[in-house]
Formats: sequence, C-alpha cells, structure tokens
Amino acid sequence: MVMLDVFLSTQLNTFGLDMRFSVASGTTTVLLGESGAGKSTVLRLLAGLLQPRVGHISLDGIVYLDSERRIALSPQDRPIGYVFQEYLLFPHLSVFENVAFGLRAQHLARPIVRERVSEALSRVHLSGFEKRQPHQLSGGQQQRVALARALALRPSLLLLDEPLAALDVQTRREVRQELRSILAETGITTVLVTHHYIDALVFGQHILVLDQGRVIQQGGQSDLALHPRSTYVAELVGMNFFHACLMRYAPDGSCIVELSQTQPTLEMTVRFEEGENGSEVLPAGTDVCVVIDPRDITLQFTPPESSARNSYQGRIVQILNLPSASGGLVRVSIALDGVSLPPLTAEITGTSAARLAFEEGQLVYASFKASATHAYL
Ligand SMILES: Nc1ncnc2c1ncn2[C@@H]1O[C@H](COP(=O)(O)OP(=O)(O)OP(=O)(O)O)[C@@H](O)[C@H]1O
Repeated sequence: MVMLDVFLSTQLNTFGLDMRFSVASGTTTVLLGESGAGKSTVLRLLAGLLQPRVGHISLDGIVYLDSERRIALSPQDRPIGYVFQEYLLFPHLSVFENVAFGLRAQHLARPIVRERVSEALSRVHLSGFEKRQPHQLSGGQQQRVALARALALRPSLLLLDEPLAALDVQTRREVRQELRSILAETGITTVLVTHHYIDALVFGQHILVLDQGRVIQQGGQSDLALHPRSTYVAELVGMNFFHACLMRYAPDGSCIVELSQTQPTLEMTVRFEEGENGSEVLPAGTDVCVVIDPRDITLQFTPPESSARNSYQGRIVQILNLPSASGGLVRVSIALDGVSLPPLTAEITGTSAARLAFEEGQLVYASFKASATHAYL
C-alpha cells in the first residue's frame, strides 16, 4: 500500500500527544500549528528519536513502529532524511563533505559517495558548489545543502522542521518556491512542519492542523479555507468564525442560529450553501459552524435601516492598513458589545475608511446579509 500511516499516542510530562493520519506516499503533508502544538515532537517520533507510549508508523507497507507487535526500528534503520530548523551544517567542512557525511558513515565506496553527492547537489540545484564552505553560501543555499545531505541518503521519508524559519522574509519567499519545486521534482513523501499558513498553502497537499497534541482539522487547502472548524484556522484563512446552534428556519429558507458561548445570547440569520445541507431540514439544536468573509461586513455609525441584515453594535479595537498588494483594504476589528467573542473583523476599502474616519474606541454597527454567511455542519 503506497501510504504513510501514522498513529502516535504519548505523554511527555504534562504534554499529551494523540494523533492519527494516513496520506498517500509521494505527497507533502504539512503539520501546521502554533508554538508548542507538538509539531517537532511528531517529527522526532517519526524519526525514532523519541518512542511513543503506543503507536504505529508504516510507509508503503514497511513497518517502522508497531508498539503492539513490539517493533521499533532504531533511527539509523529508518530510511528517513531529517532537516532540522538550524540546518546544522558542519562549518569547517566543504559543501561536498557536508553532503557526503552520512554516506561516509555508512562506509560506502568512494565512487558511490561521489555519485550520490553529485546527484543530491544536482537535485537541489547546487551543482558546482562542492568546494564552498557553508559561510560562503547564502541562507537559502545553506538550507539546500542541508536538504541535499538528507536526500543523499535516498530516504523514503523526508522530515523538514520549519525549513524556512532561519531565513529573512525576502529569501524565504524565493526559497519557498524553490523548495516546492525541488520536492515536486523529487516526489519524495515529505512531512513538513511550519507555523506559517502561507507555507501550508504552498507546500501542503494535505494539511494537518495541530493544537495541544491533537489534530483539530485536516484536509486540503480548500477544505481549510472554505470550512474552518476552529477560530485558529479561521484566523489563518482570514475569515470570521462562530460555533452556533440552529434555532429555526425562516420562511425564505435561511436559518436563525444562536451563537455559542455568548451571554446574553446573540442570534444570527445564516445560509447553508446549496448542496451542503442546503435542501436538508436540520433539527433545532444542531451544532453548526458559520463563517463570514470580512469583506462582506459593512460598518456605520447608525443602525442599518434594513432589518434584513444581521447587525451588531461594538467598539473598534484595532484598525490595520493591509499591504497594498491586498488591494489597499483596511482591517477593522470590532469587539461586540456585552459578549466574550473574539472580535469581528471587517475589511473595508481605504476610501470608505477615510470617508468615515474611524478611530479605535468608537462605537459602530457591523452589519451583513444572511447571504454573506456560509453555514455548515
Ligand atoms: N522531551 C520532552 N519532555 C517533556 N516535554 C516535552 C519534551 N519535548 C517536548 N515537550 C513539550 O511538548 C510540547 C510540544 O513541543 P514541540 O516542540 O513538539 O512543539 P512545536 O509545535 O514543535 O513548537 P515549536 O514551533 O515552538 O517548536 C511543548 O509543551 C514542550 O515543552
């Protein structure tokens, strides 16, 4: 079976990790999560540098770990390439010697070492750099040497821990594209750790969102963007997100929901998308998720005249000018009155923001149509 199958459950002092995933081999899986979510721990468990309490790891039918059957290959016996955040290149060795290091440790014959180093450097587009020392390379090139060192061992599984973390913003952009094409050309099963959503978008054919040692959501990019299931993912994809409880249907087919964890209760009129429970009548009490695109929210100082719109009063807590690449929009965060929900975010044009002269601390009405919402189970 051409799959990477992983089940890991362990406890490290107070930190518990419990996760399971299966992905097609030859693809890149991204572990996305905040600092401390457990991402590096998963890599260490995959590499065999840590042992879980119980677990199972197999790739293409080859079992690396099966706690029930007492199988646990040592790190040396797992065909895994591991690229650490800091690359850990040997500063006094040339690029050639850095890449050859693991091969020499395997006591391979010299011609084979030369062939493998040359092949690995060519894969990362660094042929001709053999004699350079690490300090003569840019950050992006050092990162590729570290990658070549891992690839030279011809691993079946490549583990990349925050591969872009040590790079400045400009270099990160270039290296991101380059790394993506190297991984695509190589076609190696890869697990990549990051806390940047943009990396998840660029690299991840499959994205696992980790929080406190648990997978809180997994899927492709569009699954996350269209159906976030937590405030964390919704923030990453730039949407407003609410858990809610279905109360009743309105005659026009829209639904009245009550937002969860609000005291006093807040109602919202929402719409299910066609094809997604669009025709199915759900019972009252059903838990639903609701997202609203910040660009569909209107802000004004007086209550909206149309009662057809959802409208909430709140106080502006932050005004942020988005980069001009985002269309010169202004992001306004509004803390809704009397409820302890994360602020509602509206994105309005720079012209509207200038016309209305918003300031932090002002009371405003945020409104949006039911048709601007997207509800799902
Ligand atoms: N060997 C260990 N013993 C005890 N606790 C540990 C051990 N290794 C990691 N932890 C704890 O496990 C949690 C997850 O750590 P981990 O490094 O996997 O997170 P992460 O998502 O990779 O974060 P970062 O992006 O900061 O590296 C942390 O709370 C950490 O303190």
